[in-house]
Amino acid sequence: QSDLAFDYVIAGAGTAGLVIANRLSANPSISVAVVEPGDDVRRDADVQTVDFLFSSFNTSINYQYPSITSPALGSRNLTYRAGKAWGGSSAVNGMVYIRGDKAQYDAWEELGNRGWNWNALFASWKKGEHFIVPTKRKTASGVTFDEAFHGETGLLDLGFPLSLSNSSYYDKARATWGKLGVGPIKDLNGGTPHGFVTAPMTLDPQAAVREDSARAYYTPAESRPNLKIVKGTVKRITWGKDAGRLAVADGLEYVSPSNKLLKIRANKEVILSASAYRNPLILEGSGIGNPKVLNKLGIKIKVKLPGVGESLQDHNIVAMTYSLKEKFLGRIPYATMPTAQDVFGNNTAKIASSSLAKISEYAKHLSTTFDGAIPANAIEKRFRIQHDLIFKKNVTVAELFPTNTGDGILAQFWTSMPFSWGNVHLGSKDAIDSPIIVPNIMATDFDLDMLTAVGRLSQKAFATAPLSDLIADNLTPGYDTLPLDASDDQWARFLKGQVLNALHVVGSCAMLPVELGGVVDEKVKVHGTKNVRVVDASIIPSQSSGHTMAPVYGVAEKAADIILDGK
Ligand SMILES: Cc1cc2nc3c(=O)[nH]c(=O)nc-3n(C[C@H](O)[C@H](O)[C@H](O)COP(=O)(O)OP(=O)(O)OC[C@H]3O[C@@H](n4cnc5c(N)ncnc54)[C@H](O)[C@@H]3O)c2cc1C
Repeated sequence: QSDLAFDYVIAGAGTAGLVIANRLSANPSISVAVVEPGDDVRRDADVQTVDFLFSSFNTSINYQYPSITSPALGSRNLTYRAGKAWGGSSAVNGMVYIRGDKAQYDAWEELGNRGWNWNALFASWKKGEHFIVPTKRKTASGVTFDEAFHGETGLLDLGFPLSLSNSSYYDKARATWGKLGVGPIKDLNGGTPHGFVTAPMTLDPQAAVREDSARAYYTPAESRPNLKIVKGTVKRITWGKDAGRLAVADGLEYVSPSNKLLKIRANKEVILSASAYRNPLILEGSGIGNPKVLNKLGIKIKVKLPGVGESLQDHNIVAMTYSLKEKFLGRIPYATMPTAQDVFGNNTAKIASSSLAKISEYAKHLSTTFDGAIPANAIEKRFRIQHDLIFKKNVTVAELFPTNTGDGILAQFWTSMPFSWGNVHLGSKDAIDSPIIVPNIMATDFDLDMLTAVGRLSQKAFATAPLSDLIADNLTPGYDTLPLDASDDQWARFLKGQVLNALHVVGSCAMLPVELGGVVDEKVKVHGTKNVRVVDASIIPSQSSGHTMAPVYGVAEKAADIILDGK
């Protein structure tokens, strides 16, 4: 296999990688290879099922990366998970498809990425999507939608959960959220998700199976002679002769299943889609990154790019559980997305100004955490844009999403735009499978204030009629530990002991100018290179509300157009 050669070689057949592979190989004169360590799991029952979520946890198709501890969490460390399979994380995730707020995407352009805004991504989402209109039975269980927000002819099936609950949950939750000021909306994917609504999912309701990127984007392309998936783990980019000041990739080096180091040639471009955890490792292994990091690892510097691996951003998630007066069947995927005003109420202006006054301090602290890889003033600029989104543009700041466990309700809530960011780096020259992740979560008082306020809102909802009519008790943490009038200290203790990473990781190869800590430019090309692109969650420069799969699909569709455009 050592003389394999293709026009484009992609690292990772995950959510984004297979979108790119499909779109490029649609032109029969373009040859495409994808190097992927995972297997074809399209027929795997744990992948196909749409009823039992996360059935593939702790199996061989799930990476589990332990993190370094975060000071705010004491000695507790976190586990980051991702899919190791054709389809990547889209084959193992919760399938919920939520794009977020319009202003959050317009901020990408404000950060310096010409052409990356809500309108552009909206066109990409619609192009990619095949929306399946719900049945009458589903609309009777609370499903609403606006067809104008969806695509009809794309490859990715989007529908609604099969076994929606026929209990009174929907009506009661809707009435309670209305009382709490977060009224019902028709569809959360049109750029204004503020409200209470049923979330759509990536599934095929007719076949009753998960729709991951392998099923959506690889299946229709697999008979193409110009597309091949090669099994292996990419270790580094191999370099040809520089073009002036730009580094030129000529292929990828990968470890085969029999542990041989092999090379695959790229006549045109190399594209990294190996996830927000792994792309920084491949770049660093290839000599692209922060000189301080590369020198420590003993790797020769090819392109100096200090932002590689920095500004890893996730959502902060917590769950409480409730027992029910009467158990019921079926899923309750009813998302509530509040704004800062909804969660902070009369305190909103006070919190807005106290956090704004501390933005420079937050940025300085984070820059120190990053060992100066991104200057404080660059982080401050990014933080100010985020602060404006929260308090001036009134985007949604959290999501509350319940699950019917059969025995009761798992009431999850998470905050969307924390100011505590982490990083991910290569630990030693050959450790391509073991990212060193520093989550650094809950490092600002604002993040704790926000999570506390969202937690209080969640607790209040389950204690407010008519939703409370269904609830027997709060099982965890229990009203003894966290009463309805719990103090800030009680909440802080609870949250610091429970908060987890939501597995919505973005930003470690951010699409931004170099001065802001960027790794790729607006053509998704790695700064300082002629033909290395990155396309997946890692290039998303700032978090959106909801979840990250929909953003990744939008990014990948748009990036494919850019790559085909040849610029
Ligand atoms: C358990 C879980 C639940 C989630 N639930 C939801 C949800 O309900 N809704 C939602 O929107 N988002 C959810 N997410 C997040 C979402 O799935 C991800 O953000 C998104 O799928 C990431 O896509 P990606 O293309 O960046 O990476 P991935 O889809 O993870 O693809 C990366 C691919 O690269 C491969 N790879 C890794 N290392 C290498 C290497 N060295 N060489 C070559 N290939 C490599 C991997 O095997 C994988 O196939 C969830 C994530 C997880 C893990």
